[in-house]
Amino acid sequence: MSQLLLDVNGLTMRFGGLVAVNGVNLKVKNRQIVSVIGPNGAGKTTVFNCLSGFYIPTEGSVMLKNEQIAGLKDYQISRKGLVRTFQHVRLFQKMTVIENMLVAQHRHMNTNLLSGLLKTPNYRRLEKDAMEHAAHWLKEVGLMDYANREAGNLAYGQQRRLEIARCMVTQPELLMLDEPAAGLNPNETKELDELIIKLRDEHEISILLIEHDMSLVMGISDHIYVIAQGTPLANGTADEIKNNPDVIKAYLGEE
Ligand SMILES: Nc1ncnc2c1ncn2[C@@H]1O[C@H](COP(=O)(O)OP(=O)(O)OP(=O)(O)O)[C@@H](O)[C@H]1O
Repeated sequence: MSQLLLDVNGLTMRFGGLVAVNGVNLKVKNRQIVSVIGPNGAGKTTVFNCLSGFYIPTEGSVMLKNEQIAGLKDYQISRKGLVRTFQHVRLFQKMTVIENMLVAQHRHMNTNLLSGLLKTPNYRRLEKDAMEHAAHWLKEVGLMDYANREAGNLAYGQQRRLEIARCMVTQPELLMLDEPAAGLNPNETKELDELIIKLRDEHEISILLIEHDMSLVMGISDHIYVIAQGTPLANGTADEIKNNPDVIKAYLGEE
């Protein structure tokens, strides 16, 4: 039976007098793809920033596997199994693909400077594991042949896939993707679509997605939440959302 992984209640974020997020509720179960959609400026990225520890929410509770994570630092939250990508690619552009993968794991490795300098057996074992994980995920996202290329020289769609691989190497249970299809061509979007489904079906993780590409959202989401002006507007399956008059009005009202 699917278990509740993330349970967000009454999430509110104020910036001075501006209420960017107002009482948002969200649930993500194990092995689910859940999307958050809404017109520009609806508060989607602010929700992500609150969940991932980038902001401390003004109000509300964020439970990850029954544990309160609101107010924790981003690295504490990622160690608990929730990791994210950002709206704009944030790779180390001058490092190689494999170096990007190794750096990502370093924060999760329980080592200290001395064990690194002395190359203790434990340190060597962790290094070997890190290399194996990196190679495994590069294969999974189709980038093994590019391992020694500079990340900045990859095509944009490949950079997006590398970002996902870099998250996966830290073994998350919940992966949050902020507009992963932005700037991708139709072929790259199709590859992304297949990768996200594979992560859920073969790797048994949950994905929380912000995305403006409606065909991607409608095609892959198990559940969709719509927010408008920071406030929850609707939630349901793709069919329920497509036919919801309030949602249609919120989107048409934008033009
Ligand atoms: N750090 C901040 N300080 C002040 N206001 C902010 C801050 N971050 C976001 N906002 C405001 O909060 C509101 C929601 O912004 P947010 O970026 O979360 O929307 P969004 O739904 O992600 O938009 P888009 O789809 O255009 O990326 C906007 O009015 C924005 O200007």
